[in-house]
Amino acid sequence: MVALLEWWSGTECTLYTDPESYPFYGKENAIVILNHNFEIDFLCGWTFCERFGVLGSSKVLAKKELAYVPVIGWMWYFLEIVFCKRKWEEDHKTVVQSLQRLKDYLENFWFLLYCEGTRFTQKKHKISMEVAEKKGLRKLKYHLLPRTKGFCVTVQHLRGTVTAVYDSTLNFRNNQIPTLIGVLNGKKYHADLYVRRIPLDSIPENETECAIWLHKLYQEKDELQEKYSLTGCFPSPTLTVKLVK
Ligand SMILES: CC/C=C\C/C=C\C/C=C\C/C=C\C/C=C\C/C=C\CCC(=O)SCCNC(=O)CCNC(=O)[C@H](O)C(C)(C)COP(=O)(O)OP(=O)(O)OC[C@H]1O[C@@H](n2cnc3c(N)ncnc32)[C@H](O)[C@@H]1OP(=O)(O)O
Ligand SMILES: CCCCCCCCCCCCCCCC(=O)OC[C@@H](O)COP(=O)(O)O
Repeated sequence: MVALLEWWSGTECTLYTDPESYPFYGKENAIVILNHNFEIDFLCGWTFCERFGVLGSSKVLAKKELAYVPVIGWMWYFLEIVFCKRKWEEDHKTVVQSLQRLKDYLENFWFLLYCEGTRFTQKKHKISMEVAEKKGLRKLKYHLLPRTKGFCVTVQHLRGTVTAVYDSTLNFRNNQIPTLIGVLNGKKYHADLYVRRIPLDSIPENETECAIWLHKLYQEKDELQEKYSLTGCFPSPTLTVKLVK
């Protein structure tokens, strides 16, 4: 799949991050938080995993339905991907059990959380911002309101195992809207990924405070996205690494 993106479609991925954080990538366990706007964002995610040697140990909190996708779903099942029904009462036990298993994982892993819980659409955004208003939370322009339970329980159970959260924002240059069909047809895209490394120690242990922390993070993500949307690039100073084979 990674080869499909890179060699077949020639898609390029550029990483923007600060020079102090760069040496940690691939050398520690991390929770990755990513915006969820594009059909191929998981493919770009895998490309970064491959470059930092964690492709085989890339985990995700994925919706249950994906476990039934032929080949990929079965592969994910054996790779200990954590599946959820997106109903906390039903998910709590299985998510905690899966996180406990991750604690004993022998290689460095990245655990991806799409905290928005679903891919962004204007319709979902409208509903989500109505929820934000009811809850007295600041409205977001580019993101859905993050679902906090999965993040808080992950931080709680992986504390001591994971050392950082990678707050990641993916965009495509020139307002491209990449599709899987486009990739299969060999269309070339250019992905820009901004990553901010946040030490896990700096995230509150208390669940309510942790949830507030996540909402604040999404407000900051929204500000960053506003900058990218206006200028077409991420703010400096950053270390820019073009991922080439
Ligand atoms: C150096 C390089 C760095 C990085 C490289 C980048 C990436 C590489 C990393 C890894 C790659 C690895 C793999 C990629 C491969 C494949 C990925 C493919 C697909 C996965 C995609 C998915 O499946 S996304 C969907 C599933 N995942 C999730 O949902 C995760 C997020 N969700 C949660 O965590 C949830 O909390 C939950 C699912 C665990 C439980 O959800 P639930 O809704 O039951 O509980 P919550 O309390 O969280 O939410 C309920 C509260 O939310 C309020 N709310 C907000 N908005 C709404 C709304 N629109 N409608 C209703 N309710 C809403 C609600 O009010 C509730 O509030 P309360 O106050 O009542 O609690
Ligand atoms: C070499 C052969 C290549 C064949 C290419 C076909 C590839 C099929 C890959 C299917 C993998 C699907 C992973 C999609 C991940 C994803 O983006 O899921 C959607 C969820 O986030 C949100 O779902 P929802 O909230 O229900 O909209």
